[in-house]
Amino acid sequence: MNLIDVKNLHVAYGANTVLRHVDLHLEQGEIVTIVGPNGSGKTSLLRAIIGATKPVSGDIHLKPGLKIGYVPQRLHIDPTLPITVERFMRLTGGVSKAACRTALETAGVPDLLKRQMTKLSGGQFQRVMLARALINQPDVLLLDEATQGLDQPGSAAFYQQIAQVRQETGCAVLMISHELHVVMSASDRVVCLNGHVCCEGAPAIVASAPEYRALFGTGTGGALALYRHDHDHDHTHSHEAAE
Ligand SMILES: Nc1ncnc2c1ncn2[C@@H]1O[C@H](COP(=O)(O)OP(=O)(O)OP(=O)(O)O)[C@@H](O)[C@H]1O
Repeated sequence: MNLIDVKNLHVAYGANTVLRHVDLHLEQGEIVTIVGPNGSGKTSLLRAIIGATKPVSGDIHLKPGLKIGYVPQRLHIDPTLPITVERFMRLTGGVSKAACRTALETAGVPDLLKRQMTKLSGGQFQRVMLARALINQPDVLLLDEATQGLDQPGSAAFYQQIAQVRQETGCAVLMISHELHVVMSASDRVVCLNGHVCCEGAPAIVASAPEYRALFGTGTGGALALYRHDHDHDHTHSHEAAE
């Protein structure tokens, strides 16, 4: 049984239909990346899955009892508001200090508990957001452009952490990214969205699909266009060095 099954989803804001005929599924333990141009409905799709946006029609079926951890696109914390990582992680209540520590360890930042949120680097901040999403030991992590604002080595390191989290916890991951060339090594499957699903499959298949190329080009210098170039040859080490 799939963890998430979306069938024939339509989402609209007033007269503006942003998603039509969208099918999507997520299996146990897989990492699926959604790519698509700005405004193509990626966030709307995730929000429909978590129940924050009501679809016009279609079915969204979640495996009974499914626990979802959500890492939103961006969270602004008032720089004048002093709050430690521990307090931030325990804001929702019912969270033990031990659970915070474990989640921070899994997110790769075991030593941040007493630090001020506003003094964290971008990469540390996103790992704390990841830790917060991991606290309830979710079956699925949903990440909405979680590396926005990070530089490329920072993004690559974050996605490596995601792959490690999947390995350690067995959770599935559904994420939005503009950086397919960075996430490709961590993605089992890619879904290219532009109001509808243009194409999907293994990263290499999507990258060579005419629909994908029509959206992102093959050599125009756009971040996604790099993807083709980078993976015509072998990178056994990190992606960040050459990019
Ligand atoms: N709450 C809302 N009310 C009205 N229109 C909205 C709302 N949220 C999103 N939209 C519109 O729906 C379309 C899809 O937006 P969405 O945020 O889902 O796209 P996206 O692919 O995630 O974009 P981006 O890559 O820029 O984050 C856009 O045209 C956007 O302006």
